[in-house]
Amino acid sequence: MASHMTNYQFPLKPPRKLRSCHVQSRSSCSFNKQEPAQNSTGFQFIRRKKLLSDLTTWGIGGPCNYFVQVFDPTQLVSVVRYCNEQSMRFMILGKGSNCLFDDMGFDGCVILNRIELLEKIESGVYRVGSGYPFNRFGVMSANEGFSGLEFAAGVPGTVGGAAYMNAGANGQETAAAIDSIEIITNEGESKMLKRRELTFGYRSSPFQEMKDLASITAVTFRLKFSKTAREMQQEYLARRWRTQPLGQRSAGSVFRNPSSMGVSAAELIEKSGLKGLRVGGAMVSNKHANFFINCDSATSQDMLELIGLVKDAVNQKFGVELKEEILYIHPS
Ligand SMILES: NC(=O)C1=CN([C@@H]2O[C@H](COP(=O)(O)OP(=O)(O)OC[C@H]3O[C@@H](n4cnc5c(N)ncnc54)[C@H](OP(=O)(O)O)[C@@H]3O)[C@@H](O)[C@H]2O)C=CC1
Ligand SMILES: C=C(O[C@H]1[C@H](O)[C@@H](CO)O[C@H](OP(=O)(O)OP(=O)(O)OC[C@H]2O[C@@H](n3ccc(=O)[nH]c3=O)[C@H](O)[C@@H]2O)[C@@H]1NC(C)=O)C(=O)O
Repeated sequence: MASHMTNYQFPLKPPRKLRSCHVQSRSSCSFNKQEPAQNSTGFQFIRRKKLLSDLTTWGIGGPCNYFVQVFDPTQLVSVVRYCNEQSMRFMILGKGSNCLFDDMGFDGCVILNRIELLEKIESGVYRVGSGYPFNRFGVMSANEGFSGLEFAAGVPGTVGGAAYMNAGANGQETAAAIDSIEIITNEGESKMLKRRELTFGYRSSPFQEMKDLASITAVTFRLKFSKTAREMQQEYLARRWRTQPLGQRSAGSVFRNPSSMGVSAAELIEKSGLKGLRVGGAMVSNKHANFFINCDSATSQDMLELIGLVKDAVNQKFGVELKEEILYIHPS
């Protein structure tokens, strides 16, 4: 088992400016103990006290060096500029429902996105802050009789996270409901991008590759009227409760479904006999094999090791290399 810990290479690209592709050994990771220079932003930066385990659905992760919350795009611009001036790495965190932090924490500034504006532009057209809970917006829009985001009920992320990942379920996906997206760049410039300028795919968006992206700040959705939106949503939600371990600490699907195979990652994991497989406090759910549960104070190494074991076992049995949907956030 220990060999997995040292050899396991996380294949996903690092988040902007801050990850490397390999899991680094704990001993080689050292945090800069310098305080930032006099903070010109007027923001309260919390130093080394905020535990990332409190900010993620998995409940895993050590402290971040700096932590700050932003409530509107102007604040976000100020914080991003400040981090750049201080040469401090930063990342934008939504609801932490799709990421795995390390027990070492994060050597940089975690910016918690609390941009929760909600504007009704016209019938079925809403401009929504990227920190707005995706679940809440999906339920509200279906209750108002609009179709497009019924699947969002029960999804624990933010609107920004959903656009970034092109979240989807039940044959729907976020991109199909988007009209335009507002972003800010690393230089603090605001831009508005129209949907037609953007190419999305299964769990992929152009933002994942955008080098100068600091953050998505707002998404404008254009939804279609439908008499059955609410009913559909109830059905989707009931199905979610039936098939997914929603009451437990997970990050949703750990792996993407293999493309063009007509078979899901969950099915391959179940057929490899891995349901219930446990490493420390991390376990493959008995209810849904592509959900890994923090069932007993799992460490990041428990979870990484479990991911590695499952990948190896599925590869050996089916010759399929599963690809992670979740993002591992490298500590330094
Ligand atoms: N279908 C389902 O049942 C489930 C779906 N999900 C989906 O996972 C996603 C997670 O959302 P959330 O919990 O908020 O995300 P997280 O807080 O987990 O953030 C994950 C990554 O997304 C990127 N990100 C998040 N918000 C923004 C933003 N405003 N601008 C730019 N990048 C951003 C960042 O990537 P980087 O570090 O590279 O900047 C971040 O590291 C959603 O799409 C959610 O719908 C999650 C669980 C279950
Ligand atoms: C949870 C997420 O999204 C989910 C989304 O909620 C659901 C519902 O539409 O469809 C995808 O899961 P999924 O492909 O596993 O969908 P499911 O319908 O649950 O299962 C697909 C197939 O796998 C089988 N299955 C499922 C679970 C299991 O333990 N064993 C198994 O064999 C099912 O019987 C079914 O035949 C999304 N995941 C991905 C990676 O595409 C997420 O992205 O985090």
